[in-house]
Amino acid sequence: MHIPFHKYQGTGNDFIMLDNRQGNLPAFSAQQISQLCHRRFGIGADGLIIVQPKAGYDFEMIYYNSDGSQSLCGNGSRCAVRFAQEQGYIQEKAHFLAYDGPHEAHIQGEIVHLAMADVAETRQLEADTFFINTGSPHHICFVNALHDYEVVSKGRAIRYSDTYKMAGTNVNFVEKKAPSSLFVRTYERGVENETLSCGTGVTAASLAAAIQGASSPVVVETLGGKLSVSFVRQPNGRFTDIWLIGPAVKVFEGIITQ
Ligand SMILES: N[C@H](CCC[C@H](N)C(=O)O)C(=O)O
Repeated sequence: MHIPFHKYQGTGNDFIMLDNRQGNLPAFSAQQISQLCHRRFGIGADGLIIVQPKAGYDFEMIYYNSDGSQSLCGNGSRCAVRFAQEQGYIQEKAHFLAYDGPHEAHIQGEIVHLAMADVAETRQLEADTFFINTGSPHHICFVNALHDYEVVSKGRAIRYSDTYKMAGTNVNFVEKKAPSSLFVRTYERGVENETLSCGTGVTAASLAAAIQGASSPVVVETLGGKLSVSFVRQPNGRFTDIWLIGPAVKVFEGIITQ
């Protein structure tokens, strides 16, 4: 095997990027994806992304979590837009297809603005607990003292609870720093660990904060860096014009040889 790859990170959520313009990439098994994403025996990443041509779009991105499962990845989408620009698929604007459908995006330097799909349904499970799907499913808990919180053990317990164990969910723990400023840590389905940031999770947390009174844009601190989420909350409660905004950076290039 001799496959060129690029490594990108978006606020510390990191991805192996492959360009399938020639249509000659092999179909990777879950085991191969897991191996490539392994932090010791592989390249090391939270996920793997294939960018390829798609009629009617600038490109299509196929996202795999490190366990080989698929979903929408907000940070991965932002990185795919930067990668597509570098590969010559786009200039500053993108119209691409992802797991949950079409997305628009535009690039300003290292910052990528990603349009997320509207969110029509939000579920408040308890006073400080929500479930919101922003292209991938998110359970959101508002907590205090998040820096010392047992994110992995508590996140794993929720993700494998009877409520979610079939399809799974991502679990976001959120601390309010100010009315429209959050600190978010995320246990990610499909990585089955805490990641340094989760784009769809940060988006879901910001919408949950909006239900509790936050206004757009919400600034979100993650362990891997800062993101912001802007949105319009319609009178009927639907969230539209949702944008996930933050850096996406190439870290290195390499060749997969096994
Ligand atoms: N683990 C998520 C997909 C990646 C989400 C995250 N990396 C993001 O930036 O949105 C899931 O299986 O639903």
